[in-house]
Amino acid sequence: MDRPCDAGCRDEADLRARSGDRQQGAAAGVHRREHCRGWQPGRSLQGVWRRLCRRLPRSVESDGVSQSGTPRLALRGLTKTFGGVRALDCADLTIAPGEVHGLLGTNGSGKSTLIKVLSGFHAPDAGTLEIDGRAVTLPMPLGRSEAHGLAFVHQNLGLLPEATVLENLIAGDHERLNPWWINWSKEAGRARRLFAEHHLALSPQHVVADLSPVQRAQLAIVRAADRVQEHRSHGVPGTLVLDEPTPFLPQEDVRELFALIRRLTARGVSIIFVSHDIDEVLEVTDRSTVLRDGKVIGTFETAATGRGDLVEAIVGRAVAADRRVSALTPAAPVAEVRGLTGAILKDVSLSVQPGEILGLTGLIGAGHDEVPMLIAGARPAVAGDLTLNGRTYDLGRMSPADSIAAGIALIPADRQTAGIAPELSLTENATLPQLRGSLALNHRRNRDITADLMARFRVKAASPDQPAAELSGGNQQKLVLGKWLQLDPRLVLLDEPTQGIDVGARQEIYDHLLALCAAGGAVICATSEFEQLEIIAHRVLVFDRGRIKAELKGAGVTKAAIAKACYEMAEEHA
Ligand SMILES: Nc1ncnc2c1ncn2[C@@H]1O[C@H](COP(=O)(O)OP(=O)(O)OP(=O)(O)O)[C@@H](O)[C@H]1O
Repeated sequence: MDRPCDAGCRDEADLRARSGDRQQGAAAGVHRREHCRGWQPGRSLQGVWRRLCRRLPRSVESDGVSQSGTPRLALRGLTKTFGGVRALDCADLTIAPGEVHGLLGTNGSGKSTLIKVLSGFHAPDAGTLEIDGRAVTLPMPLGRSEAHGLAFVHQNLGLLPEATVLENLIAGDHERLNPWWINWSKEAGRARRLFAEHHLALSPQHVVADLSPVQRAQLAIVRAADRVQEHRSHGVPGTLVLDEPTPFLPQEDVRELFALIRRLTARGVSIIFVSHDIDEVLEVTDRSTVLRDGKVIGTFETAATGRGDLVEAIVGRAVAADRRVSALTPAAPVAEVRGLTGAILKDVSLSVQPGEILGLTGLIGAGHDEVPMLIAGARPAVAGDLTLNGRTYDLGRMSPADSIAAGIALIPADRQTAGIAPELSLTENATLPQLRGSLALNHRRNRDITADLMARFRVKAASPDQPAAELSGGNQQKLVLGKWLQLDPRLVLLDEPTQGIDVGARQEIYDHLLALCAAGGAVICATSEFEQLEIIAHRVLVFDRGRIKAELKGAGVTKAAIAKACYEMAEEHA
């Protein structure tokens, strides 16, 4: 796609396309070339038009498009550099009223940096922001974004688990509430009306820790949406930024979230949807902007874009999603687990042979994700034993150090708290597992190990001395994988290994796992991503309520078959 010209003519085409006027949108697209050569129709009128719009009452039609044609939000020429890394390079983003706009890109392409500029966390080096046609000075002071109709839901949702739904709903709502005197019954009534409006089965009195994952996501989204309602800021509905809100949610729950998103956009709220899940992006967005190395590659209208086009725009090349494994010749197991009991698991037995990738899956709460933690001793098992390479271990006594010594590597799902040491440098993180009691540090060796890891796993960072906290989320995940896989473990235990990893880098991670298997290692991978299992698992065990309920093998490992097995069990309980 063309890079936009300075006059922002791509915005014109985009907005027209968004407003349903495809012919005009296409005409604007064609006219773009003329425009970029210097002919800029209407540009001189822009200022007058904007001033006029400011005086007119803003209204939003049922499809969410402002009658004025002014974008809800327009970022232009956004540039941000960290040391030697240019995280954003003259990036433009235009969001129409009432649209769901995907923000996509490879790991480290600048998505979070852009969002952090919007929230006031980062000061950009250059760039302008307009909201509903009004210039907003950057950097935005921290805490001012709500007043400009911007609210954010980050991946961790930002909820207090021990507090009630109502306490979470009103926490930090300084604009509306007097913190010294809160009328709780009035607030509870308001909360009930809000939940009823959005068809949410939430009760103000429930404790957040007791909610299901989708209910927690719903609460975070509805809380953010409540803060950017039109009467709050400057008379129009605001913009919600959803930063990967769906990881690990089963398909049914994702659909519920999308229904909530659509109800919000029907009221004119705009949504910026950050995701690495192309299928979700195609399902829920109206348009998407793709970033690569901080630059905008293009803005795509979803209805006119195929999966392959989007993947190619993100990665820069086509990526096949075919099954990568073929049948194995049966062999004696390299690892055998018997009678594993602990957390929700009850008497689970399984085995994995050399060269095999065994997938574990189930709906949320099924227990499949407990298996890696319990085998590696990261959580205490009540009972069970493991035979690995002919040696038997009591899993009730297994410690993480024992499991590392036995040749086991655990890659946990929660990279922030269990995967990396955020304040330590890349080098310190990369070489931690190799310390193993040695007191002397060989700095040159450690630097070599880190350089090798960064090259093999394509970890994008300014330098090996950079704190891991400064890496993008996906690069942190690659660091964790590299840190453990470089030890050539015999058994790799993975829990949601590709969370936050872009669609291209996933293939590279699969390559590493397949190489490990080709060298005689084995992999146990717990994930709720059925597509991932279809691509890389030789066999899949489907869990339900802490027990193995189904097994799929070879050609039977398909996304559809796994989904069917999971949901049939859920229906049996309903
Ligand atoms: N505080 C920081 N200090 C130094 N470098 C940073 C900082 N924040 C981001 N970067 C760098 O800027 C680049 C863009 O990072 P950003 O987090 O915006 O990427 P992203 O597109 O959100 O990636 P991901 O999909 O992996 O989350 C990366 O190279 C990252 O290492």
